Amino acid sequence: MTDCVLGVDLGTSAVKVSAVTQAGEIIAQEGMDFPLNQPKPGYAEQNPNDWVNATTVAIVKLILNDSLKPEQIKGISYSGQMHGLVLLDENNQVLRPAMLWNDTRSTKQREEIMAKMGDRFVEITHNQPLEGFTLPKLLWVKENQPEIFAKAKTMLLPKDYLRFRMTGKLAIDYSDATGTVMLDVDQQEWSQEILDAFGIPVSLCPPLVRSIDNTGNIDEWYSMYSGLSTDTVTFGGGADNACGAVGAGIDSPTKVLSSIGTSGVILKYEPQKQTNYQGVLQYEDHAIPDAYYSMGVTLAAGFSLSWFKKTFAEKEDFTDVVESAAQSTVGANGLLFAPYIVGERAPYADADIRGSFIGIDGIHQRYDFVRAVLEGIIFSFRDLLDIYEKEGAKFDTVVSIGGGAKSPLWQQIQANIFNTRVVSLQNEQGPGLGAAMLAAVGLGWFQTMQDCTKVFVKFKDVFLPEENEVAKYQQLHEIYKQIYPSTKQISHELVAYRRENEAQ
Ligand SMILES: Nc1ncnc2c1ncn2[C@@H]1O[C@H](COP(=O)(O)OP(=O)(O)O)[C@@H](O)[C@H]1O
Ligand SMILES: O=C(CO)[C@@H](O)[C@H](O)COP(=O)(O)O
Repeated sequence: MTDCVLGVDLGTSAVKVSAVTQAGEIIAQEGMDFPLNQPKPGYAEQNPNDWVNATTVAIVKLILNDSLKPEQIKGISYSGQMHGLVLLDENNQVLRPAMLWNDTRSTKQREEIMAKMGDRFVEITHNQPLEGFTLPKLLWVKENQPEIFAKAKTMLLPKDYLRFRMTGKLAIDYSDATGTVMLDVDQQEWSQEILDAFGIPVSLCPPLVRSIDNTGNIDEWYSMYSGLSTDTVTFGGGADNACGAVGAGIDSPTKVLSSIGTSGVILKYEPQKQTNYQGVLQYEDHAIPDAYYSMGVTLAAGFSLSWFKKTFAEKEDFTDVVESAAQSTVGANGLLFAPYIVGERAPYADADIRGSFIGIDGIHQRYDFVRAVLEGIIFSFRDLLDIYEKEGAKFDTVVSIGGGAKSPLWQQIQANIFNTRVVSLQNEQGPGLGAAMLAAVGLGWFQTMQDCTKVFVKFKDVFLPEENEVAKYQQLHEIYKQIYPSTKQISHELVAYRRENEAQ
């Protein structure tokens, strides 16, 4: 019986739990989906109990279907979808559905934060207070649901709620804490200045821990519920993008992470605390102690593809739909897609922009639309890489992770649009592997994250840029860049129309 750790990847579409040995071998993996609720334009919510139930089903399957012995599981750590607001009352009961990272209802609160604190806010947090982040959501609840805010005694992020239900202990790690935009990045503590400015009691904020810190054993209740042993230790864990970067071996500024999950992320390792992109890109504490990372986020990356499939090819196999894009051409026979279907975060921080297909022609087949979706998502990533390159960054390798990395065609498209070599992991589960690595280091199996990376991170395929395609994509990207300014006004008017009509 080999010892192992569990890496829990709490994503937006599903939870995936990976069991990994000290040799870095993934011996079993289970997962379960849960729903995303979008009751109004801009709203995105989940029920925190769905996360707990789905994770428990995955763990029970590991024990029953994959014959993992509870005594084998020495440690557990977590990778979590970022920024989501979970509010608990004095009895630690959930007060309302969690408001997620892609919930953009808090534009008013975002503007109020900037009006009150302006540049000082960016100086403290290294970020703009975008709708997706936790503080604007908290202020939305304060303003629109004052009775709930009055009852709130604790604020948690998604993975921290899950860990709380497994251990009975409250904690948040630094990488998720920066994503609340309530952390003072220089001081590495909750910013009293920000909390005072917006009337948030510090008691709402959970204790800060490092990602590799011990956060308590599985408690009696969760042991009974899941079959896990109370000897199993949990560790702080991290934001999913921090864990994805750990699991993908992004440990130097020349490697860049490209993650296609529900969201899309272009992420760079930042060794310096002082770096500040003034909120144009996000700046976060890493899950690696004393390191940082920056990133640009496309709100609807995998989500755009899933939306397309659900709407136009519901009954078909996901891989078949994606690979049908090979029947189309570079540039999808003159069809472009902009993936702004739930608004956008970077490079355009605009909650009311919406997506578009441009250039629809009577000759277009469904496979052209699929191709346009795949390419449009990567053009939006190209916009993010352009920001880094303008700042002087030079990348030699893109590591591709997330559900989108299941498709070799999509990775080749990335290599051609980025004009950089793209490598994939042996298992596309970067965040889950990163979470497992945090548990492995926390348990003392390795002295440092770097030691663990050498054993755990294994690359698989390499995709090299193809000269002809690169040139065509450069031309197409220039056309793509015109979509945002050309469609902004129309999109805003349509969103306003929808809001007015849905309010009636
Ligand atoms: N076979 C596939 N090929 C390409 N992309 C896929 C495939 N299957 C799923 N996806 C994409 O992966 C996304 C989910 O990725 P994942 O990393 O699991 O997301 P999350 O962590 O947000 O739950 C989906 O939105 C979907 O677009
Ligand atoms: O908001 C962000 C990062 O700032 C998102 O990247 C979320 O962290 C969700 O991640 P996925 O579910 O797409 O992995």
